Amino acid sequence: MPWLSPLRDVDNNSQVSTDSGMKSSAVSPSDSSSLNLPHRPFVVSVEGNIGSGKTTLMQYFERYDCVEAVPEPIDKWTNLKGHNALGNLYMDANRWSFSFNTYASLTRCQMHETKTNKSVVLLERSLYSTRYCFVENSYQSGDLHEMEYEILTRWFNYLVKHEHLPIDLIVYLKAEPVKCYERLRQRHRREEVSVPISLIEDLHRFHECWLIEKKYPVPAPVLILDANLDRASMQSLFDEHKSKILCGQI
Ligand SMILES: Nc1ncnc2c1ncn2[C@@H]1O[C@H](COP(=O)(O)OP(=O)(O)OP(=O)(O)O)[C@@H](O)[C@H]1O
Repeated sequence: MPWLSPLRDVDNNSQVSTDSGMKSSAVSPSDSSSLNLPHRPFVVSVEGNIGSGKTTLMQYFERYDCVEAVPEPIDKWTNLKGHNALGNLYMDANRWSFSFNTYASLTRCQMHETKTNKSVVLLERSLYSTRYCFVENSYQSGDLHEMEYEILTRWFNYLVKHEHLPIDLIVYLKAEPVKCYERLRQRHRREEVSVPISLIEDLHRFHECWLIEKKYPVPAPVLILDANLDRASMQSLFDEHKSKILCGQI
């Protein structure tokens, strides 16, 4: 059961932080047999700012047979019975943050519950970043009313408690906001033309608060990758860390 042995080979010099506020779901093989855990894939959540390179990382690892990559459900967000929830959010965050984040939380749970026979699942973000980065940012920037924030918080607490949403490793693509912004400008997606750099800076702060400063609970060990590098260097970095990211399976 190789996928039940996460992080055994992580040495002290690697950039994995395990100082989490929550119990990590990472277990060693002996733990797994004594706890009689069910077989399930090793679940990696790929976290980072808009334009930090999450899709690029997931595409890189999709070449391995053991990997199921679960991208963000942009199709669902842009076509909700004909409504563009994501487009609405970008157009008027104050009006649409609550609806968007309520729906995003549902679709995040569905991502976590993806059925697969692969032994490693890469999730593009998670229910946790929705709560600790996006909901938190919307509330603190005044786009969520206190009551809406409280409803989203209670939903989140309920889902974390009652749904099975395991994460074994978080890969944090840590990139400077200016770098993310440059990449966004270059790819020129229609929905993103109005994204200001201030939003990217704010989201960066929330990722840092959550994954570096641990001001909010972190559900798994964090592998921090410097995502400011050019494409070729990023690929070398992915290759260097592939054993950790894929739980020693290649
Ligand atoms: N290391 C890199 N150097 C230069 N450009 C990059 C690099 N990595 C990704 N890009 C480009 O930057 C853009 C954003 O990358 P990508 O889509 O992988 O990021 P993302 O984190 O998935 O973004 P989003 O969350 O907005 O989907 C893409 O156009 C991608 O081709």
